[in-house]
Amino acid sequence: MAEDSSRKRKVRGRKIRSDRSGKASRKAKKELARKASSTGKRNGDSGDSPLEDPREVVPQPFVETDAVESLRGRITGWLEADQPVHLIGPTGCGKTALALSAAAERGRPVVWLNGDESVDTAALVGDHAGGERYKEDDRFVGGVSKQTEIVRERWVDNPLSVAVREGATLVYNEFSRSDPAAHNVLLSVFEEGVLERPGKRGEDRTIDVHPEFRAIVTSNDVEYAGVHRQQDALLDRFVGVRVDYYDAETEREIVRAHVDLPDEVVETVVETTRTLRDDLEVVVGTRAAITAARGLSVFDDRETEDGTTLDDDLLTTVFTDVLAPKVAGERDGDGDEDDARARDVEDLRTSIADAIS
Ligand SMILES: Nc1ncnc2c1ncn2[C@@H]1O[C@H](COP(=O)(O)OP(=O)(O)OP(=O)(O)O)[C@@H](O)[C@H]1O
Repeated sequence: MAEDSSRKRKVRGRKIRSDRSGKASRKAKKELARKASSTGKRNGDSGDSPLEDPREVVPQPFVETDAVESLRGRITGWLEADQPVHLIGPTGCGKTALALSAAAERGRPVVWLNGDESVDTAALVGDHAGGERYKEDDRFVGGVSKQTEIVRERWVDNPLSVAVREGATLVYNEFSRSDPAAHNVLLSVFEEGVLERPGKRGEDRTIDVHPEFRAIVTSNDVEYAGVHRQQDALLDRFVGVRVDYYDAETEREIVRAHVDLPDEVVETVVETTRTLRDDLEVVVGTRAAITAARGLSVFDDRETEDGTTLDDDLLTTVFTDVLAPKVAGERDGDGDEDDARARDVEDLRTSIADAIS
């Protein structure tokens, strides 16, 4: 009916956006199906996964409060302005979830990879995967045949090559954990729109960057400033979007979305998380809140009568378990490491108990 369609046109904002991204996703899916057979994959154990359907990468569950939408809007806005985006923030604040959600919004295929010490240029652009041997049968004179063995080098593209060629959105998580030298190839990608594949011979040694190629990289702010300081020339190419812990309401929504608990318990968990974040020296991210809530969804039922009233002791124990891995860290090798770690955890427990009371 005419009335319906005019009403539809007036719908603004999110609904329109999601309709459009649905269409774009379907297009991307078709593109994926077409390209699947020709794409060299490096799935293996690395967790890296070339060319994902954008609909598949949206984190589940994903909460969209004003704070989340506003940050995501900044990321997608910069991508639209053809700027690579660097998300910088503390551990467990939601950088990866945000990056994947922003990448999915574009409706283009997504390529993501995790940075670590082992990432080198070949892991980004590709490598020779040994030779392919085959025999050719030449029957050049009747009755006489000659067999020639041919060895053809096989090249396998890795995530960056796949992403620049297909115009995907690259999500490069923990980018600052990789050796900066591995990222030299990114400079010409952003500056000249060309990706060099060192090691590849022949004319197709370089790939022209697809106009729809975009990149989002994430860094933990401690590491960003630390050992793996990336080249300034490269960092200058990115805009940096600072991501901090969300507001209390968003954190409550996130915890609620992950764990089925009564509202009062969710509120206590988030309040405790935020108090500990201010009081303790260890990083207490949103992930810690979710893990604590998961623990309470089991222990709270067991240990309290009505299942909703949390006692401080249980809360202290659960948060101590959640945060203990962060304090049981490195020691100077004085031979008494187990005792020292036990003391660290005991000190943590005392600090948590003090903060909660
Ligand atoms: N908007 C959201 N909706 C639902 N869950 C979320 C949202 N944002 C973050 N989370 C959850 O919070 C936790 C931490 O998020 P995420 O892994 O994205 O953080 P991070 O900053 O990338 O962490 P790290 O620095 O350790 O890589 C995850 O369990 C994630 O699912």
